[in-house]
Amino acid sequence: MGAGKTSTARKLARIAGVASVDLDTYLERRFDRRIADIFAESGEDAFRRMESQILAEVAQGEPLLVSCGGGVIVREENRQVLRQRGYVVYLRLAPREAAARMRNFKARPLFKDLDAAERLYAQRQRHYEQTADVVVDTAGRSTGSVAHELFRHLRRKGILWQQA
Ligand SMILES: Nc1ncnc2c1ncn2[C@@H]1O[C@H](COP(=O)(O)OP(=O)(O)OP(=O)(O)O)[C@@H](O)[C@H]1O
Ligand SMILES: O=C(O)C1=C[C@@H](O)[C@@H](O)[C@H](O)C1
Ligand SMILES: [Mg+2]
Repeated sequence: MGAGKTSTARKLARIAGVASVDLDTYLERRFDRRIADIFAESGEDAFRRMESQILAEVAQGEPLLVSCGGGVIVREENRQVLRQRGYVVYLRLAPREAAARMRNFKARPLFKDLDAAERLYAQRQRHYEQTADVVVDTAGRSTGSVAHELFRHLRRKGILWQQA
């Protein structure tokens, strides 16, 4: 949460000239509900089911730059989809630094306070690392710097072919 997945993917999509989708935004539009409302009214399990459905849909379509929600990694079925269908980038940032960046806490119901975020991160960290094809540390870096590094990396790997 707050590592910059949404903002960096938006920038990378512009640099690379590729289509992109933000899973959280798509989920909200698709179900016509805000994530905070889904958590409040239906609970996390309901949200996770919707998230898995959306991820599976997106993964079946054309190649796409996808920024996921921070918790997509908690379900094994999602990790499988990501590993099998995706080239997975882990944007790494310690919760303390993520909290310092964050403005809209209401939109992230699981990021209630720093302690809660630290606990989540401790549970998730190994999944992030094991699912990722590449890890990029983002502390103290602009989204532009991270996006340009990724652009070069993905071209080197033959995943992006477009010219800037
Ligand atoms: N490299 C950065 N430097 C400074 N601020 C940043 C950086 N990346 C993102 N931010 C800011 O941090 C906040 C969270 O960023 P963003 O929404 O892109 O994170 P996210 O990883 O998509 O989070 P989530 O897991 O909740 O979807 C935003 O206010 C954004 O402007
Ligand atoms: O880390 C998480 O579990 C979440 C992150 C956000 O992107 C949203 O997907 C939602 O708030 C849950
Ligand atoms: Mg996001």
